[in-house]
Amino acid sequence: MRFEERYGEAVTDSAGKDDYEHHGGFPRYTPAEVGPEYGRLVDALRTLQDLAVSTAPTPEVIEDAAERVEALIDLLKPFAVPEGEQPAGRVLSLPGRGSLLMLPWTVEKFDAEGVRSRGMFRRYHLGGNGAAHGGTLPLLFDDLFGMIQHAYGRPISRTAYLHINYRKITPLDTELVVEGSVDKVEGRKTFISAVLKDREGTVLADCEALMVQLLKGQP
Ligand SMILES: CCCCCCCC(=O)SCCNC(=O)CCNC(=O)[C@H](O)C(C)(C)COP(=O)(O)OP(=O)(O)OC[C@H]1O[C@@H](n2cnc3c(N)ncnc32)[C@H](O)[C@@H]1OP(=O)(O)O
Repeated sequence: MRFEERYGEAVTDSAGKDDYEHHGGFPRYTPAEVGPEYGRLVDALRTLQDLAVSTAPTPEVIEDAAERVEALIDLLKPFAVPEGEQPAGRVLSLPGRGSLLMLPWTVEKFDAEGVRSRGMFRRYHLGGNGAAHGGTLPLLFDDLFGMIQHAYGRPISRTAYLHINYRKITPLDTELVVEGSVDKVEGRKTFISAVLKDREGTVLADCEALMVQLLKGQP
């Protein structure tokens, strides 16, 4: 089936031609070129996050750790840059695009038909009793939806609502897959849905959202 037949008013004239000046200064995000040391740093920081929420060190070790982290802050602080210039979030080859905020998942399908990503929730994402925190799932879905609408060729939009059904406990340290696509487009509105499954195909959560195209001047 042809793309337009399946989705109706899908590929708009504005696709890929966003006027960023009209979006309240929305920065233009371009892929970042970094060496392998960047992925090494992000990976180490993720492990540090896991340890920060899962260890109970002695006061001496806490003091030592605090001093080392403060030294790291002093090292990095002079290199602060405005939004859009940092590599974090712009390294497509890295889990979570190299952003510590994003789940460390890897995109394995990215086109107008939909986006699929694979990865794990880690100790850092613990909610209770071995399950991922309920607030981490909207993060996974919302970021996926941003990619889905970008891959579909929709203009810059923001999430107006996001509805999640938590069907089963989402386990930590277990490979999972999330996949979604555009359901329909109505003027400025893009309706998107996605499903989170385990490797056996069991649905853990599903989500639907509305993204609304920004008007001139909307931030
Ligand atoms: C590369 C960049 C990727 C960026 C991806 C970002 C993903 C995000 O997570 S964004 C962060 C979270 N979202 C936000 O902060 C958004 C905050 N909200 C807003 O900015 C505004 O409410 C915004 C832009 C969504 C819509 O505002 P506005 O332009 O005034 O919309 P408005 O004219 O009221 O509504 C437009 C249409 O959407 C509908 N609509 C808007 N909000 C809702 C809602 N919550 N529920 C149902 N329908 C809605 C309206 O009914 C209307 O429909 P119709 O055209 O059929 O009458």
